[in-house]
Amino acid sequence: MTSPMQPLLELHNATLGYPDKVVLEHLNWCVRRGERWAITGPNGSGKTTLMRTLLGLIPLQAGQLLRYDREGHTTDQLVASYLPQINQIDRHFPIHVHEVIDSGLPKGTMGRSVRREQVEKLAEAIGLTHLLQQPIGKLSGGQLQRALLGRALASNPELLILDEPLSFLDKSYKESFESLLEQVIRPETTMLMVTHDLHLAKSEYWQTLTLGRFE
Ligand SMILES: Nc1ncnc2c1ncn2[C@@H]1O[C@H](COP(=O)(O)OP(=O)(O)OP(=O)(O)O)[C@@H](O)[C@H]1O
Repeated sequence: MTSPMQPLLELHNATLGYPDKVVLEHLNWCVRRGERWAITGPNGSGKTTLMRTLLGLIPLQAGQLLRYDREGHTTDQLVASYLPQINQIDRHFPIHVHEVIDSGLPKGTMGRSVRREQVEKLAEAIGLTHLLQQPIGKLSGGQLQRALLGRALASNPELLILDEPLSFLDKSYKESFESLLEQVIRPETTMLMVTHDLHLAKSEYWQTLTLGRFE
């Protein structure tokens, strides 16, 4: 049985970085299932390096990274999804909202009609049913981000990493962002959000990990 207090990730006395550069040292951190963490810190403090390390994209330089499955056993595999910054997306790419969401579904495990049903369910949850046939070039920033959130949620991830989700979005969208997450993210899904928005990071919804020092 999954308890929300079970650990998902643990770093013990970890050194993170690259062969030619140490970025973070002596890092101890435990992330439990269902927690919501905001990762803040000035430019170059290691936020992206930390996320890439947790995703297994770059190796630890020293120390230990433990990942746990739902039974509490250590594992190499986590079902993780990544919500990119919207400015990283090529808006001219000829793809429609339904294809964006579909691209997050596990490959080759479902028939076409089941996939379509899943896409429609996700689109409804994120409020994009009316835009399913729209090319992404015609979406507003907030709508594009919702489509990307739909894709990120399609694999039913245990861990969702949000990369500066509020950059490039206007104030009214920022205000509705947490309530959108509240509606569509299952309570047991763990979220890590990289942000420069200290106001957001300090809201009650998030626990905060601050890297480096703000001047
Ligand atoms: N591939 C790499 N090889 C060597 N050093 C790198 C590499 N990628 C990043 N760095 C360095 O590691 C440090 C941390 O970078 P990182 O991108 O993790 O910071 P960040 O907190 O995400 O920054 P920002 O807020 O600007 O996005 C920086 O000094 C950066 O120059």
